[in-house]
Amino acid sequence: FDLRNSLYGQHLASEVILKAVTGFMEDNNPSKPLVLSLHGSSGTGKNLVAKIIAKNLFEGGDLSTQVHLFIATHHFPHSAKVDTYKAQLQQWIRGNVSVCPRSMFIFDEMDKMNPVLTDTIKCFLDHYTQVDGVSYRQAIFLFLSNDGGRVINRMALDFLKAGKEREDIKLNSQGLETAINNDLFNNKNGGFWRSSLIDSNVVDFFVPFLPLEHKHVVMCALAEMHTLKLAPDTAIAGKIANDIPYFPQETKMFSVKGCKSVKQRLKYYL
Ligand SMILES: Nc1ncnc2c1ncn2[C@@H]1O[C@H](COP(=O)(O)OP(=O)(O)OP(=O)(O)O)[C@@H](O)[C@H]1O
Repeated sequence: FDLRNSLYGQHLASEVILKAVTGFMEDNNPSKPLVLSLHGSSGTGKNLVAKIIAKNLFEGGDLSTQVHLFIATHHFPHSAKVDTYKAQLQQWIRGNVSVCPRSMFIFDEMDKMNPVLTDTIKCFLDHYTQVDGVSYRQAIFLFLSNDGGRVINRMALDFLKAGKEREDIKLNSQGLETAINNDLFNNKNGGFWRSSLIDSNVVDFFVPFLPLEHKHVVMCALAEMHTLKLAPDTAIAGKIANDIPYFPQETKMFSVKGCKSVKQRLKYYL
């Protein structure tokens, strides 16, 4: 499972996801589907993780017929059609799991998901042996969102400002998971709000993605060169990392968009 090598600066996410996924896959009789909720600001690696999990579990990776991606604004754009979406979503999940119990469903942009649809998904996530004759216990559900990103960024900032090491940020010791949870619940615009997802404790882990630093952007640029079969050029990688925006204004500690535009920018710098 190649998380540490290809996911930069995310020691928390790497550890939690690796343990959760391997533990789940090794369990012959899981009591519920695996449900992971990935949180963090843009370009920090949430979609990348979904791809890496898919690559490690399914032949064909994210193109496998066992992997299903839903993007809130793309698949469910009109709130007036929520009843139709609800019926389609139920049918899609049920149909696929009944054919193949080991299916993975990725929901991107959960912060823009209609709460009715969030609730719809919920009934598949619990400890029921079967729902209408189908068992969902072998399935994996991943939720991706920017919700909680500000809380995570603030905690990371305070931590580094205090002179501590990034790698010493722990999931529980700083109350990070609880803070994300509270933030989600209080965010009235997010798809999690009013939804029973949080209340019913069906999410196994809320996984924080930390804001990326200059050195991580350099690593992303070098990785991109490797993908393109180019010789590693640290000067160009450094230049790309220097030219993108950082926050906060005073210390410029974190990349505003993580590694998001690195790929596109690389072409420009070559
Ligand atoms: N931590 C990371 N390590 C390595 N590469 C990364 C990391 N974060 C982002 N990238 C790279 O940057 C690009 C954007 O990342 P990705 O799509 O995973 O971000 P995201 O967190 O899902 O963003 P958004 O919230 O905007 O959807 C991808 O090409 C990805 O490979």
